[in-house]
Amino acid sequence: MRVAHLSLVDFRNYRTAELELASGPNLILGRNGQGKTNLVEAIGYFATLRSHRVTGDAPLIRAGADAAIARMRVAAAERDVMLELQVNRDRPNRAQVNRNAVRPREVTRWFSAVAFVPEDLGIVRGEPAGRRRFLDDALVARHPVAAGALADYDRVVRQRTSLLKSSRGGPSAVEATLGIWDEQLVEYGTQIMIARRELVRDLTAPLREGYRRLVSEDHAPELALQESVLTALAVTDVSRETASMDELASVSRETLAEQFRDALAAVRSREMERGVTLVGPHRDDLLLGLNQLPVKGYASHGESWSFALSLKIGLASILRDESPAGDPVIILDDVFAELDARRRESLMDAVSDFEQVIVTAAVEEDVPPGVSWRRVRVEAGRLLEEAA
Ligand SMILES: Nc1ncnc2c1ncn2[C@@H]1O[C@H](COP(=O)(O)OP(=O)(O)OP(=O)(O)O)[C@@H](O)[C@H]1O
Repeated sequence: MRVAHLSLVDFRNYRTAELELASGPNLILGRNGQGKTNLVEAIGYFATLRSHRVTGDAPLIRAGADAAIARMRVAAAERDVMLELQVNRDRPNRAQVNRNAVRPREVTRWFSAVAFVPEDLGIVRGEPAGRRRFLDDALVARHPVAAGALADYDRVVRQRTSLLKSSRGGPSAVEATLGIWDEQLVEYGTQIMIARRELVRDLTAPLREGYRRLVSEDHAPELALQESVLTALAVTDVSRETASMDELASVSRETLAEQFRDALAAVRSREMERGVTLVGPHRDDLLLGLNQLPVKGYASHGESWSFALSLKIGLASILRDESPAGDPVIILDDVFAELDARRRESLMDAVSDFEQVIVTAAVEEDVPPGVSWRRVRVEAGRLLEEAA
């Protein structure tokens, strides 16, 4: 698929903007702070309903305005679809697909993108929350209905945790209510764990292929899940050593739900003491390995970058193979500046056969040579087209 046209009203530093994009490579150029990232942030928002830079939507609305509007014409598998999102300061956001009002979440079913951003290094080097976010964005890109289970799970964790907090310090009548939350936690949590296990299983081969293309060497990148449910049952060591991702992904929903319930029972008294929900996908981590060592704390800066980029290349290739709507749109936001010349060329080479690639850069010297770009220049929230 590709973005054919993007219109913005009061989005970030754009009062209005009209941007035509072409199939193939598009280059958005401009000095620092002119609005390049803001443009691709708007495009990425249609895929995930969130910004990769901020939590919450308020910063997306131009200072002084009440609402930001982004409209996008997407050309996918022989037909166009018109998407619209309105981000409101004081009211719930609104959305349209082909001019019919829908729930905002619906929009993500019609658009798929994989964004490579400087913050991706944090997936590899940062806290577990960043890796969970990577996994969960990937789940939604793969199966848009997963957004429902993730939102429901989040809500249940918050409500269950506040119940635990209110009961802290002693046994009380909350036990019965807790049972109801436990069942919902298990229901949604199991769905998420299974979807993550399948994702990690399916991502490993394309990750390796992406890494090999980037660095021309086989450092055997590896993925595994560290799951709090298994840790609480103290079966981690056994399962880690013996269960492959294939085996974990083939565990039935009923078996996993049973393990989840057992784990909750095992940590019940600690949860009551501490007022925290201690097991479930919100406490899990994605473990990354390279050359048989953990990436975190061992891999070099360059290797960490290559790992992060390969995760995204791997995801893009899964989405391409699975989606009837065609390739995801590839966004490279200011990443070439972080890479040496060889890696820049290998990265461009790895994504160049996707239907549409959108690159932002402050200076043209940062982008690999020999690409026939469609060029757009950004100056202080205004777009100027440039001859090729
Ligand atoms: N809600 C907002 N209202 C008005 N201006 C905003 C808003 N959010 C961000 N800006 C402005 O947008 C500009 C940043 O744009 P953006 O992040 O797209 O820059 P960029 O061109 O990608 O720069 P760099 O090359 O430094 O990454 C800043 O000047 C910032 O003040």
